[in-house]
Amino acid sequence: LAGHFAAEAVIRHQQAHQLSELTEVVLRRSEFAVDFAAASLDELAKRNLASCEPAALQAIRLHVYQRSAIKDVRLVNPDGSVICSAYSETLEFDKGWVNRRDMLPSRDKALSLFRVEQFGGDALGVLRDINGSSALVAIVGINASLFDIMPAELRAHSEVILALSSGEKLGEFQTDAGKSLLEPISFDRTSTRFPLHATIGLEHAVLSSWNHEAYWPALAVALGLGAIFGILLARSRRMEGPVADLDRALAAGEFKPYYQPIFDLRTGQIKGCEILVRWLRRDGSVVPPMNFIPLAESSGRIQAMTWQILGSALAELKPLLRANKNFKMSLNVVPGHLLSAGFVETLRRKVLTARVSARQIVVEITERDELDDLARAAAVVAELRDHGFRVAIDDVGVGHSGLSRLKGLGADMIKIDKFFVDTITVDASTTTIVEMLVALARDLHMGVVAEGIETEEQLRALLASGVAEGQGYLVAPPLPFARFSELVESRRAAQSGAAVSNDAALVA
Ligand SMILES: Nc1nc2c(ncn2[C@@H]2O[C@@H]3COP(=O)(O)O[C@H]4[C@@H](O)[C@H](n5cnc6c(=O)[nH]c(N)nc65)O[C@@H]4COP(=O)(O)O[C@H]3[C@H]2O)c(=O)[nH]1
Repeated sequence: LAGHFAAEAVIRHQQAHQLSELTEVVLRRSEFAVDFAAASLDELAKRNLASCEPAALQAIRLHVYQRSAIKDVRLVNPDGSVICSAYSETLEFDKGWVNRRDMLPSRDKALSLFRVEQFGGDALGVLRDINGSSALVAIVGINASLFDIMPAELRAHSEVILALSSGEKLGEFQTDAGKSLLEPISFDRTSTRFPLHATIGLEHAVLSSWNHEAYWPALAVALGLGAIFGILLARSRRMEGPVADLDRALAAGEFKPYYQPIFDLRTGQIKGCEILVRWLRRDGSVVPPMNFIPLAESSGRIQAMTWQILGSALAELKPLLRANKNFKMSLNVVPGHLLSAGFVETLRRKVLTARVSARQIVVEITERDELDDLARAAAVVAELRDHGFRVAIDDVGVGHSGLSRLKGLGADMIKIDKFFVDTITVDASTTTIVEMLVALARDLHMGVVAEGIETEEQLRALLASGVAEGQGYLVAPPLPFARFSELVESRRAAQSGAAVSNDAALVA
């Protein structure tokens, strides 16, 4: 009996997980549609086509014609009223047209979304301001392909809905339109970037009848259903694009740590390293982090990715970390991950399991996204430090890290952004800022690491400003493990061999 219940729980869990993944797919596809529309509008604006001149309208028509997802493009007033439309001849374009006040802004406020009744159905309007006196709108057709992701077996008993966050429906897939679902259970996802909301609804009975089938050879059926869902999911996701690529890469372990040495600016000695992720694709190409971190973050994959590279880095660096207790390894963690439930516990467990000392691990908080909840962040920082971890604030000077935040967070270290290192030799005010940061860090008992040091001249200027440690191409770019450990080894041999005489020349 226990086996039966366990198997049933597995089925439910898998089904719930996969249905919620499918909901995510619907949302991602619609986000792509909005991104696509916004990119089209940008291109038109860049080509100076935000105009009602006949030649401009002609060019816009061609543009629309080449993009089947976009049904029309319009030039509108700041209040949203239409000035002209690429296909105005045939359309009564102000029917059901929405006032600017009723449009919903994207999170970054760069776009406004609204529902348009057109083309015998609903469509999505995407507005982008061009200048103070006009804006461009793309009308995006909500294509049925957005919805044909449901496993065939479930279609007759399910519905897929895409809506604005105001609740207005943009599109709906249902085999038997108008028929409402019996005892529906639903899976919901809301976009973090756009006012969009996807829902998959399903009759409870569909799942329970499956469970009923599962009653007898419960475990086998549980696995079978998992496989069916898995295959269907794989099929729908193959068409799904970048997020699916991330998932595949995660499953295949394609995210790998590269290591950039952090060195003593005076002696050149390697004191530790920063782990920087690289995506090593099957075709041998190496994708830099800025090409996938933002997507990993917005699609909620960053956490799995971070744990994956931490796991590899701990395994690779363990001998070095255990042989040299002063060697430190820095890991980048985004604020959302830092503040998520169980972060400190999971980190501790992983580091403990690898039998590495927490004192050797530096959590670098990347501050491109604002740490909204400073008090909570400070509490997590305190908890990390209680367990022996070190905490560094990344991108200081360019991120959101105002000086009061630096103080409030209670970190051990600040990292001075490459921007200041680049300008320190050419701009006297940069020197002043760096000196101020160093003084502030000293007052707050924090260490300072400079990023992106490329020349001897920069190194000398940083030393003169009181910075003691840094990283940069001057010593090495981020390296795969084998090359990194060769470098550490050769430096160590060189340093224990020859007595150090000329301080400044050593790092070259
Ligand atoms: N031009 C120049 N560049 C230098 C030099 N020295 C270091 N860099 C680059 O500067 C970046 C420093 O990392 P960051 O500020 O943490 O900025 C990182 C970090 O914010 C993010 N990132 C990288 N790996 C991870 C990760 O595992 N997790 C998270 N959340 N973010 C990561 O992506 C950013 C970019 O990473 P990378 O492309 O590896 O870029 C790295 C590094 O390769 C130099 O002398 N000259």
